[in-house]
Amino acid sequence: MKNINPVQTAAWSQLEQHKAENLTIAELFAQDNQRFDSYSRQFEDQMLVDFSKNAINQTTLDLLYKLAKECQLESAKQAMFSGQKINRTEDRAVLHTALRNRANTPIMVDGSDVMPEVNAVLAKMKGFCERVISGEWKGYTDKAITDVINIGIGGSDLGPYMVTEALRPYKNHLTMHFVSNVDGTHIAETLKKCNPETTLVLVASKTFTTQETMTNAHSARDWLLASAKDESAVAKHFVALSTNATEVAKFGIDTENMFEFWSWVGGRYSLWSAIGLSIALSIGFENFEQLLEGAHAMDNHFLTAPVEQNIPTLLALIGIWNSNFLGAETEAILPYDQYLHRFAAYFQQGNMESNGKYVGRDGKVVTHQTGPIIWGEPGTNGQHAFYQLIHQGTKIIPCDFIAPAQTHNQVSDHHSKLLSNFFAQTEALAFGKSKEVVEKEFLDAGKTLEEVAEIVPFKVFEGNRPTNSILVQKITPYSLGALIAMYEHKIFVQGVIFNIYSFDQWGVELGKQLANRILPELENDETIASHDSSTNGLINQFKAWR
Ligand SMILES: O=P(O)(O)OC[C@H]1O[C@@H](O)[C@@H](O)[C@@H](O)[C@@H]1O
Repeated sequence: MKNINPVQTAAWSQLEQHKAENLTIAELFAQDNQRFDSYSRQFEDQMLVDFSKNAINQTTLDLLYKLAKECQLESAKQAMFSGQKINRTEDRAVLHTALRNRANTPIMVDGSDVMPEVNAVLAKMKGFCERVISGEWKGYTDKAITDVINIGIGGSDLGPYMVTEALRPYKNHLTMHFVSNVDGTHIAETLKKCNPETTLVLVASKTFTTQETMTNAHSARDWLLASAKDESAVAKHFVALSTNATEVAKFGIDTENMFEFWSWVGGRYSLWSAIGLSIALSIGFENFEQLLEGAHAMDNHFLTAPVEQNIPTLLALIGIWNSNFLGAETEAILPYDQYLHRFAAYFQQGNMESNGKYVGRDGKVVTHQTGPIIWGEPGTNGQHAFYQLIHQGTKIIPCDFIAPAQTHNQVSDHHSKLLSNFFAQTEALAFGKSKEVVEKEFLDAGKTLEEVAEIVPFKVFEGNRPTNSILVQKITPYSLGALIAMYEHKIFVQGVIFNIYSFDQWGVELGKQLANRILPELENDETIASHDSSTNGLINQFKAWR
């Protein structure tokens, strides 16, 4: 991937000038009654993506396409999909797309095709899922498995947890648990709900060295052995999902019970790999394959659709417009679907760990904005909590509204009520409510303008708040796969244009290093003086109080 500073492109300067036109969403709609048709795209019969409620016109889009071209997006896409080592700082290929390459075309890394090993692990996962789900796989007292605990953190937790929650309507009898936090409360509360005789533990860790995961895995192992009193029980109750066979063996898990993946799978892009075993166990392997199919279909769209039809690219470019030209610093992801309650948390890692970088591919500090702050909660809950600031705050917060047209739970008129809120919010954010409308409402209610003059400004909504609406026909394994892949590629496109390395995460290392230095200092009662006065003071008070 070339090193191209986006700020130095011709398109960037033209976008800077174009910004001075101060487009407003309401005026753009007033000028063009076909705006919805021009500024929305459909993905198969699965998803409608409406980006018309952004402050963009055809000139904005043309300049953004030009920016993508000047930043050589097409060759970057080819580089990723073909297995080039685009993760330069770790010298790795980036091939989560190979994990869902249902066409099975060869993909070469270091001279060999990765597809045979991808397919072999999928086959192993399939066989394992069938045995566990059917009850053929037995615990140490010869009982079938009832509960599965996935122990992992970050990319080894967020994806599997988000997807198993999102696809609950497809789940079987197995009860799923996810333990991530090293806070002993997390594992303790989970183990209270489980019986060691019928519990399967998946130790999910790419590196198999992550402190939180290893600590939780050891505690789960102690819990099992306290009942089983026989090391041979471990093989019946523990499997590993990892790239690191040596560490897996050291932990005491037979490598027969290891589901492998590879260094070219980034942690936050790993739910399609063996890390997805909890998903496959929860909804069955065929549904897991549908998830892969949906993602593969989105991969094909991303790879082949021209820029003006390319949904992930359009969303990425509009995001760059909002953040780098209109001053937005955050993006909210707001699913109007209770099953998607972890979706924003998932892409918080996906986006912020990928594009939260201030050093460009040239090794220099960038002068533009890189990844936004991602946050969000399910829709109507947010409306009664933080939407006030989105509507009337001093900050511009572009929002993605996501909703399924069909619900899995048709309970009286709940879904119409939910969706009426979904439609109303983007309308309110775009068009607001003018002073004249507020005054008219008061007049209609029999008040005089004099009486209400003081209160009117507080009831005005200036509008012009950008949103994307993503209407999914129904949340199925297939459509969810496509939706996740769409966001993954949006992040990729932005990383290419920001001229950063999206697939490393050096920013998480310093805290780990310092924690490792502090841990032995907590093992005794000595007064600590080796840090700054704040850190010393906090550690010493902790020691006094514990
Ligand atoms: O899967 P393992 O190796 O345990 O890593 C878990 C997580 O660790 C963090 O520090 C990050 O690096 C994440 O990208 C990663 O997903």
